[in-house]
Amino acid sequence: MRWGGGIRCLKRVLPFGIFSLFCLILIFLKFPKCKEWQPSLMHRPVLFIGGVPRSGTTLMRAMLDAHPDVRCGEETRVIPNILSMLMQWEKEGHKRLLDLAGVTRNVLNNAVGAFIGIVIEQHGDKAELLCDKDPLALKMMIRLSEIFPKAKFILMLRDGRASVHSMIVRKVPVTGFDRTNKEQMLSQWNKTIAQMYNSCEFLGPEICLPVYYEKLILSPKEQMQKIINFLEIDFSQNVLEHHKHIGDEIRLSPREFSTSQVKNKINHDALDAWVGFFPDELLAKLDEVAPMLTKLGYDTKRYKPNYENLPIL
Ligand SMILES: Nc1ncnc2c1ncn2[C@@H]1O[C@H](COP(=O)(O)OS(=O)(=O)O)[C@@H](OP(=O)(O)O)[C@H]1O
Repeated sequence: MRWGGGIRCLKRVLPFGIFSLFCLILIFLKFPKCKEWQPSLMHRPVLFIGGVPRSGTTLMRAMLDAHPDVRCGEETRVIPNILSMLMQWEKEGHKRLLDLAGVTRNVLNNAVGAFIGIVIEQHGDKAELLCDKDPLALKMMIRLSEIFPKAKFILMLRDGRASVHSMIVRKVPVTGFDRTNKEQMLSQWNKTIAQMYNSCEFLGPEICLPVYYEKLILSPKEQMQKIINFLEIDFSQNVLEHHKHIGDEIRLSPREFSTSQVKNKINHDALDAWVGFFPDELLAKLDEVAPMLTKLGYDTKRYKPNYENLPIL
């Protein structure tokens, strides 16, 4: 009796099922874009590159942009902006109001994640691995990792004396850095890199890879191999010849401060351009003003450091 009823029901439903399947096939044939449907970037691997500004992040992303399977592109600027807004929204006081209105952490993660995902996807070409290079976004690396559970991060490390020298002589405006005060700049470098480096350590080596700018310049092949292994993609010789792919795979914005330098082949010009730039009194108290230098293995005692001896992280 029960079987008979089941079969009768199946006979009624089956034509609708077949009809719906037929419609779906038609839709996929008529609209080929439906076949390219991909889950949101929040559920796919994505790469974030950052660091203290002037740490070689543009070079890093250009080398990866030269890889046929990777696309980073220009700085979006809106990604660090929306992340700072997120931090504002969640400040005490605001947070209680939002919770009461049902605008929970999860709702905000999904909304901000959708925004960031769309910006990354739609501001450039499609690629197997999409990436974003907005140096200061890595200050919010732990939250980004919560929003994008499959994300990986490359944190560029550079001698703070070189980054500060670069910001001052190239007149690069960066929020929080006062270009009229070298000591404040070094101290701000210290604060920013400490926050990023601690977050990177917290996420662990599978998720966040610190890369020394100096090592990238001195031994690009070895460093790129390490980065490629971390990203779990195939090696491509293109990454070592990024200058040959400018304007092609690598788009550069005329408004970015690094554009004129990144067009060139990898070179050693910027390694110790800062030597002689800081007053002796400031150099004498470096370990107090910027203790992260020593923590990261930079020699604060020598007039001109030897970057060949940086530690393996
Ligand atoms: N091809 C090549 N070879 C060697 N070094 C290079 C290359 N391209 C960029 N750079 C150096 O990277 C420094 C700029 O860092 P960023 O790109 O992180 O700056 S920014 O935050 O995006 O403005 C900047 O350092 P400074 O020269 O000290 O200013 C660049 O010289």
